[in-house]
Amino acid sequence: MSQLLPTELTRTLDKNGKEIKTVGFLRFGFDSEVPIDLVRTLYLRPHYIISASADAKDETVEAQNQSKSIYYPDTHAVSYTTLSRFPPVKLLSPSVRKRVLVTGGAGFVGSHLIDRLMLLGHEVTVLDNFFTGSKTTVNHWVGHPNFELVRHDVIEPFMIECDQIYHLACPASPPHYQIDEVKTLQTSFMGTLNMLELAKRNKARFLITSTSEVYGDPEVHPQYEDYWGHVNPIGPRACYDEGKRVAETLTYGFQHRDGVDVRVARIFNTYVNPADGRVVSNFIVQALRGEDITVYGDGSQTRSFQYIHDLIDGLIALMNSNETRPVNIGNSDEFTIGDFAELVREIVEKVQRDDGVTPSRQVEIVYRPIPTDDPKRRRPDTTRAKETLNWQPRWSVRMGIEEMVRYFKAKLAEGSI
Ligand SMILES: O=c1ccn([C@@H]2O[C@H](COP(=O)(O)OP(=O)(O)O[C@H]3OC[C@@H](O)[C@H](O)[C@H]3O)[C@@H](O)[C@H]2O)c(=O)[nH]1
Repeated sequence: MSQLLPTELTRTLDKNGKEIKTVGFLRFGFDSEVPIDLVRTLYLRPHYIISASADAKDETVEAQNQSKSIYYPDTHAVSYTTLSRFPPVKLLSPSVRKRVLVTGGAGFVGSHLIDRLMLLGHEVTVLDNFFTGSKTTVNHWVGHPNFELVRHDVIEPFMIECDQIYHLACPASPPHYQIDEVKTLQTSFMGTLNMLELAKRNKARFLITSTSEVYGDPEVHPQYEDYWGHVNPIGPRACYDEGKRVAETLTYGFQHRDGVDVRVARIFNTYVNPADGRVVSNFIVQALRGEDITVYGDGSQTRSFQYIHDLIDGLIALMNSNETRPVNIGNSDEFTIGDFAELVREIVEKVQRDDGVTPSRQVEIVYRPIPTDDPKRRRPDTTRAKETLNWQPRWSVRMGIEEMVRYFKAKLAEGSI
């Protein structure tokens, strides 16, 4: 288990070398700023809290807010303790407090959004069928009077009173969305239809998380929002790409026909904590285990990776802005996958050195066949987000990856990956 104390983990510099102390912003007439350390205590629990509180002489305030699940390596068992105290949330007046529905709220992006909405003092309902999401991502809020968790599949209608809907529900990792192409399409179409009907009925503002995959294997670089894309409609990625494209069409159909107040976020590659078969977690876990890093194809394809906090800032900014056109939310630092593999290997070696670990062998980079229709280049043009939301990513890829390497290291030690 890592010996790092929170203070050592929290010194994070932004792209301009300035220390990041908060996430969120003061914009659109409201304050969404939250201390980054408080957010971290919610999603970096295994190493950030348990090892920290075990090592520290005095319990930190953050540690007191946390459940203290204890892992017993000998019996491979976990004992769960419920929270003694919830993290403090803002006290908003009823006129400012929103009733927010988040579909897919127990997933990777969803759970980070929940943490932020809860800390900001809103009433939050999570809908999730737990196909790729997990209760463990939000269980630190269960029991809080502002929070509700509902097991529900969005392909069935759902009724609730609400002011804003963040519609995230859909598997997003290629190995997950390809498990059942028909179900992925049903989720995209029926799920979006049901949530738009709900938005219409409530006169709620509706935000859908679309994807850079609507641009397919793009022939235009970088991708700007007015580019129509280059998608194979019958390929192995089509269920997701076409599903999201039709979900966008449906969203604008409700705007035109029924006047629903809509927002469309096109999310580019994002990373933080799930081990979900996507490239960031695959490479980190492989390097930490001392296994070879598997690059698909020759590694010349490119991606641009953003850190989760930047994405959540972008989603909250978009929801509260007047921008109804699609908006790319992504980081424009573009890497070839080959270079990215080198970077991950280098950061893992650095972290191992910092922790005094001598790896048993040098990790090699090996090459595997490229998946069909794998996009060759991807980088967002974020001009629109900058101009209309005053939003730009703050986190550098290196900073985010280093934080993740430490997190995954603790998860591996704990036996939960
Ligand atoms: O182990 C691996 C995994 C992936 N890769 C490669 O790394 C690149 C990125 O792959 P990922 O599976 O992480 O993600 P993709 O870019 O293909 O699409 C994904 O990310 C963007 C999201 O908006 C989409 O939801 C999702 O489909 C691809 O070129 C892939 O072939 C490897 O080289 N090795």
